[in-house]
Amino acid sequence: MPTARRASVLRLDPPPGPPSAASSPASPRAMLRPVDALDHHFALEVPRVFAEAERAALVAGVRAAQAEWTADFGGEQFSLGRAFYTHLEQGRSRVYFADAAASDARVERHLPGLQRRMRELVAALTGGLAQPRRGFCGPGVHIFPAGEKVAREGGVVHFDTEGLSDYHLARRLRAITVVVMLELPDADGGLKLWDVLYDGRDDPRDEALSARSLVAGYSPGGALVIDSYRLHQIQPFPGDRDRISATVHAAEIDSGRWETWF
Ligand SMILES: O=C(O)CCC(=O)C(=O)O
Ligand SMILES: [Fe+2]
Repeated sequence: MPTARRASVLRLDPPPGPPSAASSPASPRAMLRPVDALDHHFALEVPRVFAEAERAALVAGVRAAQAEWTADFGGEQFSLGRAFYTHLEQGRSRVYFADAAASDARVERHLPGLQRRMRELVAALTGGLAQPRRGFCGPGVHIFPAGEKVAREGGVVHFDTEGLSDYHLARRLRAITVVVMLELPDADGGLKLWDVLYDGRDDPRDEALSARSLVAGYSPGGALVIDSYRLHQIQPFPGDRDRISATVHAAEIDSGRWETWF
């Protein structure tokens, strides 16, 4: 389903701050939400979510936690904290839910404050409340190793609809994915975005791939925000450096109330 949106990435600079007292009640929150720019752009870019020293410390924390990474798809990719979609696709959803509290504890132990910062970013982008989704794992980290399958071939072309309830999906209620790049590969590794939104089928139609598209680039410590219903794919990347990113999914459950998970 093509959309009338511009094939562009909107850069939010300065980055959105916490919802301020000025945003209510005189001015309707709905008019101030950066997230609504996703109706007109393929993605939002938020520079400098983490300052360089914070970014470097987070990467060091991810590396130090290597013994506690979760391997997915036979070691094609890893995570710190569990991701819902990888467990669903591998028939391991029970492990995901059974380990949710421990997953959050692992992320917090190695990357103190990361989950909070990711939720604060969702709050700033939405002007709303960003709460943990009960029973799910909170924000976590993806590690795509240099030279592995995603590096060589790119990721799977997909929508981020797997974690959304049927209720949410049927109404196309707002849902976003926020990815903060902690460690950029030597080159490339951006996110390809198509002018294609979820049309009720998990797998894109063949013709979707010929729709117009763009590759959004990441900056170290910066984020891309996409509509979870938009078709996207991690691009291949060369070199010896792993691609390490922090991810949170968020769904607007009630007006101004968002649930977050990984
Ligand atoms: O790392 C990225 O750029 C996007 C990752 C992604 O598509 C996902 O986590 O669903
Ligand atoms: Fe995705």
